[in-house]
Amino acid sequence: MTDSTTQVAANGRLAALIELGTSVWLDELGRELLERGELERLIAEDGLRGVTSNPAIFERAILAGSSYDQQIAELAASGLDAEAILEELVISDVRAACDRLRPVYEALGGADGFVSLEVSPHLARDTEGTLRQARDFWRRVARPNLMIKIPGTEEGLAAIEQATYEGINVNVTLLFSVAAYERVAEAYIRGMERRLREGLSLDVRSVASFFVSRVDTEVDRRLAASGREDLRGRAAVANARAAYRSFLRIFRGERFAALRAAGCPVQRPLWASTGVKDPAYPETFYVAALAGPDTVSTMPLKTLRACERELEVSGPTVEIDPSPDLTALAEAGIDLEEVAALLLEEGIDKFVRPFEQTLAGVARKAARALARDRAAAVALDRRARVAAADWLERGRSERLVERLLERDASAVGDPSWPELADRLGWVDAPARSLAELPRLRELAARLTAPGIDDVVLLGMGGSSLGAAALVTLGARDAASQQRRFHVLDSTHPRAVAALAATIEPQRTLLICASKSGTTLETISHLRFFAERIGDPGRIVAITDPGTPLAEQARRDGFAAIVAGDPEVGGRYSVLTVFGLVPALLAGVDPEPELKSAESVREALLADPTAALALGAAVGALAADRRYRLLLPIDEPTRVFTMWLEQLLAESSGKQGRGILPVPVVAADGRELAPRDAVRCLHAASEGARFPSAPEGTYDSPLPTVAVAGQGLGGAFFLWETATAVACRVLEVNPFDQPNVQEAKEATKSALAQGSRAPSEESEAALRLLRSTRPPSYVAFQAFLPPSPQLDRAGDELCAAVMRATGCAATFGYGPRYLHSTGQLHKGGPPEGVFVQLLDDDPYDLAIPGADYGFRALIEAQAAGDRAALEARGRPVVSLRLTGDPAAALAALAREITV
Ligand SMILES: O=P(O)(O)OC[C@H]1O[C@](O)(CO)[C@@H](O)[C@@H]1O
Ligand SMILES: O=C[C@H](O)[C@H](O)COP(=O)(O)O
Repeated sequence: MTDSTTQVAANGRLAALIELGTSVWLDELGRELLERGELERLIAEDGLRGVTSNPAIFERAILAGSSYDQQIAELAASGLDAEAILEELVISDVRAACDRLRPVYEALGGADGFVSLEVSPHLARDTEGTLRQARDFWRRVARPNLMIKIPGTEEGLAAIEQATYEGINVNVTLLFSVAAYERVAEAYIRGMERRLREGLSLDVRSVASFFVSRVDTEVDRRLAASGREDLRGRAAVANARAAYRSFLRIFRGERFAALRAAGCPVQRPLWASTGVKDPAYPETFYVAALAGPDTVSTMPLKTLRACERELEVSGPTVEIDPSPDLTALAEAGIDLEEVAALLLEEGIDKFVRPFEQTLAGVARKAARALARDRAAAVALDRRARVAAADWLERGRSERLVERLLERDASAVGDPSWPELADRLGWVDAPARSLAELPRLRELAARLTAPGIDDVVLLGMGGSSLGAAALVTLGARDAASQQRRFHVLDSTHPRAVAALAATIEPQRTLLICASKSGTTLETISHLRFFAERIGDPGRIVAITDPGTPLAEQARRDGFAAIVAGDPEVGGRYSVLTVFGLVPALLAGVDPEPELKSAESVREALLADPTAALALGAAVGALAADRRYRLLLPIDEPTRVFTMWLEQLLAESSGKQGRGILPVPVVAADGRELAPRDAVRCLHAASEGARFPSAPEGTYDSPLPTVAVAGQGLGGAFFLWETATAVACRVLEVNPFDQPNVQEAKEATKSALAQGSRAPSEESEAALRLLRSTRPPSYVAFQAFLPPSPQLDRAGDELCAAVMRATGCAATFGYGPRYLHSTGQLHKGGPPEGVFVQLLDDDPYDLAIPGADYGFRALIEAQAAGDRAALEARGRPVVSLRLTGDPAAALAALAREITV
């Protein structure tokens, strides 16, 4: 034993503190701290005798920087899920810290030198779960100077007693009230008494972590509100001193006499949360006020450094009588027990949040690391892995993915189902499209040769969403930077007019994309813009062979007719001419995306795990009623999410089952994650174009899937495959859309009768929304002109609803959603609550050759979908907005919040 560990401290200020009986611990841990040698320095210079950690501490350590990335990569490669990886990271650090403090521990005969590791904050109310994890951590860390942190909740008490009895050192955390502290001391004593009775060693150590600064934060806030600021900064210290009085009474008194006589150590009070939160207080405020025998003060590095510089203690401050302060506070109306109850609830939450954040971050890092050499990869957390386990095994033994990619329809359903065996063309689309690319490039060059400034794509659902994603996220070639790309999938007269006003008809190329060649919106748009453009030589049709559109194109002499593959359905068509031709015309060469898709296909044939795990997890969770899949969005990846939304919802949402994609703005996710959701994270590996969104921040313990890869095309292909797998799990046909027709029929009859959706007041919508509770979900259907402002207003409205109701909320434009989530609204889980957002704008545009205009069309579409939903007994309110729609949505969001 060297002097540095037995001596008090080289630093005189800390030496004085230690001399008074306060042991100095560090409330911080992490790889950098360990690797920098900082811990050794603190042991040597400051007399450090312990370390505490918590989920927030590990969040800061693991997510900042890259010091854990190598270990995450290795653990992910060995097949561990994100939660298991996180446990390993934390255990490695705790073990290393235990080893650094081991000499202190030995020198002090096991009385000090501990490192604390907290059980999962999700277990704070679960006695059995806490005990299981305490034993598991104790066994895996395998160091005598480990302490397991267990929350001092009602449920924690039995676990504390039992763990103590089993010889596990316990650090009781989250103590805010004197009464709770006393119960915890009792639990420790009972555990030790059982050991004494059974003749077991009494060399089991425990501390009771009493939180300090958080009490002042809450009480000072209340005092400010009641004008009693004269009492600021007194509550936390008085409360802790009162707990110390209880300590003295219990451990120096009769209650502990027998154990004391048998040589049992006391359970020391540990002052936690010693870092000041109010900058008006000196950094050393709490440490200085709570010095005294048999105590521990655990300090963040910042507080410890401040103590090195300026701590002044000359006597045992912890023994000062707190009664005058407590009386004054009580007279000022401060109920410390009530404050403590609130802080306990908040405290559990304050650890759940960083725990969830860390887990999500680890999942992303794991997926990214795996994708470095695997084209695409998926990482699951434990809950997602447990859900997926059966199908992972079954999928492997059945060769589900391999058979699917070999075009064996029986891999995903009954081959006799209509639209199954004849819709598998997408599985080898990347290779076929690569072969076709030179011809398509030539075509694009010819079509744009006349000098084209604007390329307009008319198409609904799968006939435009994939192309939009390719154009927005693919690599643009410099020469065509000047060519602007527009997608029209709205029938709102203002949206049609706005596009018409933007383009110069003589320098515009029109693409009309429709597999069926009959889609009402697309055909109406074509009629309108064909007339504007005037020259069929600047119109391209992309459609399957023999459709009415192909016929018209031939008849009218369009510049080109590009034939789609009838064996590929609309939402699976992005890597066919439906994605490629608009991309080429807009100046994006899709070759890298086709190659990355092909490499994902190859990789899946060699090892199907990524698609199998993703499909099995989201499918099995949805089958178990966890069907809301949170997809964090930001710009510009929102457009990829729109593509994915159609793929998932229209493929899976039928027969009362399905997956509801819930795009959420990452920064908002924190408060709004519905508890019955699954979170999905996307992460690009370095330098890749794989869609990547900032991580969502979520409160709730959500099963997590993280997806990473090399390129956008790979992301398309991976999700297409995984969606088919998920549909197999849900036992639905991934390739049909049986309920879309219902709204189409109802639209037709609304058009014939000239009917429109009713005009209901916002009160009706608010009533409906306020009465909505999980497991419902809310879908806003906005028959309004799309715009970035409205996108954001929609995001905020959904956030407000999720916050107010706890239900998932989505926002989609009509008629776009009719070709996407509309299938799931009608055919999926019967739990949707629908709010149609309409305006009362008299503005209209005629549709050439039709006896109705765009206004009548969009009104009929809203009325038609409303009728289809009502026929299924779903609640719908059709709300007419006046004035600026974004402002109206913001007002609605505010009203929901109050
Ligand atoms: O390409 P089409 O035939 O115009 O269809 C457009 C969209 O309409 C649907 O058929 C039904 O909503 C989608 O699946 C498809 O992507
Ligand atoms: O280890 C102890 C606690 O987790 C920690 O001190 C809490 O401190 P805080 O209130 O600063 O978050």
